[in-house]
Amino acid sequence: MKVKLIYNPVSGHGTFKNHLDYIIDRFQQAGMQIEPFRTGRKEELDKMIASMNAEAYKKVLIAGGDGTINQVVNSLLKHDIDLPLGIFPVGTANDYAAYFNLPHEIEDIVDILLGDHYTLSDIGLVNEKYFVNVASLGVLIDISQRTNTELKNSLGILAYYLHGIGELPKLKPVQIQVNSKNLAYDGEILFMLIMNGKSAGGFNRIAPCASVDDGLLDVFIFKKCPIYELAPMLLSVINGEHINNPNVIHFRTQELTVDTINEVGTDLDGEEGPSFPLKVTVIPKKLKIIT
Ligand SMILES: Nc1ncnc2c1ncn2[C@@H]1O[C@H](COP(=O)(O)OP(=O)(O)OP(=O)(O)O)[C@@H](O)[C@H]1O
Repeated sequence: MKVKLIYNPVSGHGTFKNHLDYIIDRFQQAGMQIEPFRTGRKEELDKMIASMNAEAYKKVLIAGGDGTINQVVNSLLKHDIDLPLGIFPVGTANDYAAYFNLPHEIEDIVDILLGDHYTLSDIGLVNEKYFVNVASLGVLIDISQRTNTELKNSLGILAYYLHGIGELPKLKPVQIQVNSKNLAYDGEILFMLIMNGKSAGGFNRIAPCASVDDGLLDVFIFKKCPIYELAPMLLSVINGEHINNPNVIHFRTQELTVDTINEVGTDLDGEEGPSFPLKVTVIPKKLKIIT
């Protein structure tokens, strides 16, 4: 039986490739043939997945960060391929994988990925595109997409966000309209997070109450606030206390719409997201994650 291994050679520190021989050997000894695919252009990944005969594969392994998982999952679902997914969390933040508490050592991860224990995971859908961990929009997003990947990888996630936060006072809030069965909001915001998992951008206390298999999305709206309230608000995010912050709205829902007339970037798992208006839904227990 074959196992597809899709790896991003530049995720995180780009060292995953040093483990390829070890991984191939471990799977071979267990009677499974690893078929590696090195990511490059998005179109090449999609072409390879489109050509896969799903029945010939036992599982798909993804080595990368959230962005790589996002691209692979979008292509698999587009081509109706429903195989168990294993994750080597070798990106910078690995927010989605963090949810599953995977071990850090490659040997221990392989032990898990050789097995057949699964956790079913919901997945979010924004217009035509899926996200596994978080959909976000607003001023911070534009910064994170502009921030140099090398800087991010060399300085680590904290420096990466501090770099962005340094620009915060210069940023303009955006007017948005949010509608769902649970809440209607029309006002100025700094940013908004729609969470499936618990952590985003390396902050692991963004949505401590979120669960990937509850059939719900946890939405956080960070409202426009005076400059002097910004630092306390960001600090409350780092400490996981923002749910009580008067500038933060939190609610749970199965679907919502978001619209704005402003130029606002959207982001799905660290990849560029669709344009407005946004229709966001959750598809319960769509992914089978090897845990
Ligand atoms: N061969 C390659 N060369 C350069 N970029 C690549 C290559 N393969 C994939 N990419 C890009 O890497 C990005 C995804 O990186 P990914 O998010 O997995 O890692 P990361 O940024 O280190 O981790 P995280 O998202 O957890 O912070 C995608 O935008 C993808 O287009």
